[in-house]
Amino acid sequence: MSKIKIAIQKSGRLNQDSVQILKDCGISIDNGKDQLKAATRNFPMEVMFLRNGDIPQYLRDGVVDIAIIGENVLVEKGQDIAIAERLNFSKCKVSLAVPKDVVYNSIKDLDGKRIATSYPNTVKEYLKEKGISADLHQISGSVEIAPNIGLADAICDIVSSGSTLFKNNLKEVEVMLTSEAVLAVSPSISDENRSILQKLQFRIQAVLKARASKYVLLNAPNDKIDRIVDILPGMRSPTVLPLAEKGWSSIHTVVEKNKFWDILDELKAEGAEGILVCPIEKMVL
Ligand SMILES: Nc1ncnc2c1ncn2[C@@H]1O[C@H](COP(=O)(O)OP(=O)(O)OP(=O)(O)O)[C@@H](O)[C@H]1O
Ligand SMILES: O=P(O)(O)OC[C@H]1O[C@H](OP(=O)(O)OP(=O)(O)O)[C@H](O)[C@@H]1O
Ligand SMILES: [Mg+2]
Repeated sequence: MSKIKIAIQKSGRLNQDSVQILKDCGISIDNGKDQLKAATRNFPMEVMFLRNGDIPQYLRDGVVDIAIIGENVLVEKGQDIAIAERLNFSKCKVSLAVPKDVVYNSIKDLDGKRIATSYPNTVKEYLKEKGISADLHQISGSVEIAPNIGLADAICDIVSSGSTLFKNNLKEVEVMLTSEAVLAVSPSISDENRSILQKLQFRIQAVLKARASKYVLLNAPNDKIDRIVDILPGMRSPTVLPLAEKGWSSIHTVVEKNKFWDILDELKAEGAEGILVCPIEKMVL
């Protein structure tokens, strides 16, 4: 039987979350220390641990069928590679920044300037669209130091919390793209492995939906059920069950995780009591 080959980052920011999402999909990796290739249990899959930046080429060459990779890396060197799923972790921006004390009005201020970056294609493309020409210096890390050591007037790098920019006395002036981890697919994946991919995608979708939702249980007086059901943005219709105490019911439903706090006060104001919020492991609609 065929096995799908997946690349995940060997070490770095994507590694742990990539292993975790596979685990949540019921796929555990038989990984000895420093192994670069590993088998999995419970799923026809083989895992390769690679550098994130090398993954687009492995996908293009068909050495691996699929990969978990930062979308920003695909924009930089994998425009020909398709995205099957967005994975909702490792969210970041790729931005241009200049020293804090430099006056910046528009992208025109970068015309003829030196820009240091690990993402030369992304910057080139962005500047071309805006009709700006700049002198690019490609460096592979610690990009934010470049203006301080006189190597460049501006930088382009990943920004998440903004603390690296802050520590290096820089300010973000243009957001070129937003990125998250994605599941990318080789253009030469076989039909057999594409059907394994579909099974994996089905599991990933169930995991991502569950991560974004909470199961809410609460007690309410019967005369308040209609009001409370109106407040609850459920999957379909909430479950209403009678409590042993006369005149009271228990209401169960699924709520989007980030909406729960917004509706809590309304629920309490309508007389809801004993509110429980529980994690959901998998969700298939
Ligand atoms: N500060 C951050 N916050 C959120 N996501 C980030 C951050 N920095 C990087 N990422 C995302 O994680 C990916 C991997 O980043 P990381 O720094 O671990 O690897 P790398 O050094 O770029 O790659 P390689 O595996 O090739 O050495 C990036 O491509 C980006 O998508
Ligand atoms: O806005 P922030 O939250 O500060 O994150 C941004 C920083 O994170 C990444 O570096 P990383 O820590 O991955 O180090 P690296 O340069 O060794 O990859 C990126 O290259 C930025 O420098
Ligand atoms: Mg990094």
